[in-house]
Amino acid sequence: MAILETRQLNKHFGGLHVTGNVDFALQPGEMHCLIGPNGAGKSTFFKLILGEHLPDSGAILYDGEEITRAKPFERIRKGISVKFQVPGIFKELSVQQNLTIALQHHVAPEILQEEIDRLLAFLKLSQDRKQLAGNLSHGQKQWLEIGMAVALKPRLLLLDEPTAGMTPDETFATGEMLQELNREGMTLLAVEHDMAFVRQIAHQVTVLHFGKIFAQGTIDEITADERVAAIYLGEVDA
Ligand SMILES: Nc1ncnc2c1ncn2[C@@H]1O[C@H](COP(=O)(O)OP(=O)(O)OP(=O)(O)O)[C@@H](O)[C@H]1O
Repeated sequence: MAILETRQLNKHFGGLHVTGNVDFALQPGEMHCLIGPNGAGKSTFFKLILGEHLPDSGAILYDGEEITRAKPFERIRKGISVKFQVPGIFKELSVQQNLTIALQHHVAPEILQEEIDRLLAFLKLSQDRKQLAGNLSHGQKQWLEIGMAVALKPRLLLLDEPTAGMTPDETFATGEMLQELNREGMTLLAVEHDMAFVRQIAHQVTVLHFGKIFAQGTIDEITADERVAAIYLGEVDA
C-alpha cells in the first residue's frame, strides 16, 4: 500500500487551476523527486499534502487513512515532516540548543544528549555544536534544518528545494545524508531543480506542468523524454 496517495486532487486560485486532478502515489521506502518549470504547482501540491492549503476536491491518504482535511499538526503527529526552503532555525541559539528544542519534549531526558550527539554526527555539525546557528554557512543551516525535521524520526519527509543555494560539494553531501535516512526506512519526497541532485537520489521522478502530472519515471526515462525537454523550453502549453 502507498504511504501517500492523492486521488483526483484539485486546487484553484481564482480562475487558475494550480492542482489539476492529480493522482499520485508514493511507495514506502521510495525517494521521489517532484520537478517542473516555475509555477508548475509544486509548492502548492506540497502545501496540500501538509494541510496548509485545503483542496477544492479530491482526497489525500496517508497509510491508507484519509487526511484530506486533517490539521497540519495532526499530519505531523502521524509521521509526516517537512523541511522548507527558508530555514526555520533559531539563529540566536547554538546548534545544540536548536536540536534540543526539536527533541526535548519527545525524548526521555536520560537519552537526550545521546540523541543530540547522534544527530550532530549525522549532520556533520559535531565540531560546530556551540556555534550560533546564525553563524553557520548556508549549507550547514540547511543541514541543521534537516536535522530538526528528522529529529522525531518521521516516516515521510517532504523537502522543498533542499539544495537551493548550496555549493556542488554541499549538494552532494546533502544527497548522501538523505540516502542514509532512506536506508534507515524513511520515505522522501523532494521538490528539486538541480538535476544532478535528482539523479543522485531519486528512484522515481514526477514532472508537474500547469498543475497536472505530465510525466513519471526514472531519471533516465525523464531526461530522455523530448516532451519533458519541450516544457522547460516553453514549447508545451496547458
Ligand atoms: N496563495 C496563492 N494565491 C494565488 N495564486 C497562487 C497562490 N499560491 C500559488 N499561486 C499561483 O499558483 C501557481 C503555482 O504556484 P506554485 O508556487 O505552486 O508553483 P511552483 O511549481 O512551486 O513554482 P516555483 O518552482 O517557482 O517555486 C503560480 O502561478 C502561482 O502564482
